[in-house]
Amino acid sequence: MSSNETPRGPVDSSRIPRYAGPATFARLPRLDEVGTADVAVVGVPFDSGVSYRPGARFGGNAIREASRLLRPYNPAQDASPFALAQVADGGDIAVNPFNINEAVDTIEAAADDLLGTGARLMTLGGDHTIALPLLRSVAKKHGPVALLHFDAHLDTWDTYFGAEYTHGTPFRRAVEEGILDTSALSHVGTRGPLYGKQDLTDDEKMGFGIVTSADVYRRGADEVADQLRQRIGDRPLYISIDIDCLDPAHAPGTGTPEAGGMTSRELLEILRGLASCNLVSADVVEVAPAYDHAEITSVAASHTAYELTTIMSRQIAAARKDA
Ligand SMILES: N=C(N)NCCCC(=O)O
Ligand SMILES: [Zn+2]
Ligand SMILES: [Zn+2]
Repeated sequence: MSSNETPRGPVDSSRIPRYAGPATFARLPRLDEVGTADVAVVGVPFDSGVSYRPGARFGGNAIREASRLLRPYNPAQDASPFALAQVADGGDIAVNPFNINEAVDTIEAAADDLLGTGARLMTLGGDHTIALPLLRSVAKKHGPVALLHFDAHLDTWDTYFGAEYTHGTPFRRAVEEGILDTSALSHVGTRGPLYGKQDLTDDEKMGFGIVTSADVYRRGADEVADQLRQRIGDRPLYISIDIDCLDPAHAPGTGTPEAGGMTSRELLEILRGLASCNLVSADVVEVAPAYDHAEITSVAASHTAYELTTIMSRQIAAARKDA
């Protein structure tokens, strides 16, 4: 979208019932209807990298369905994200479910194409494997990026059954490949049993700082966001959100649930506290709707993607104003 065009927003839910018609994220136009977008919301229906319950391949469409109730004005950030910038639904990246290496390459190539148009990506997973090719693509454009990783798990393990590309290993691969800025790497929401203490020492050596789920509860969302913001500074930032960062009470529909997680309120508040960061792209992954109830998980994921999209739209609009 050029600066003098008005973005095309969501379908008007006061005229067309919000439950009518095919689902796009937040009832936004499809990317092919608007040509190019400032923020492209894309699904990656891939879950061949999981170590426990499968089903995240259906996550993107579940989030789209649950996003029908999102409204155009976001009071928490005092912004109308879909008026500030063109946000559009780019559909799904069609990936091979039988060949993980090929899938990883396909995701990277599709992300290259979208980022090449000038769009930022709001990706809906899929399992966490997909973060690696997305980070590769983002780093080609911005250089090594700061990473904020919300998850119960570290996802810096080495291999599973000898496999390098899995949902438990994307961030170790990313560090090895030099695509992350190791001075600004944080996990948030970490908890649960590990394979051994070495998991933590390995992770620390890679450069990660950890804000556990209990830290969030004890210190509160504002203080955590302040600390993260200081660490990130003005570096290009990628946010990866595994929905299992939330307690299973807030996100039952996921493949590797762990007790004692954050509330959806804490997650949304931390994100709002990061609104001034230079968010270049983001993902929300690991929504597995078969284990969900009453769309609890996909509603939480849709609101999470909405906050992230709002941050990106505000920054795009602010940059246009300055230019
Ligand atoms: N949910 C993600 N991304 N990773 C979980 C890996 C847990 C494990 O099987 O050890
Ligand atoms: Zn996880
Ligand atoms: Zn994960």
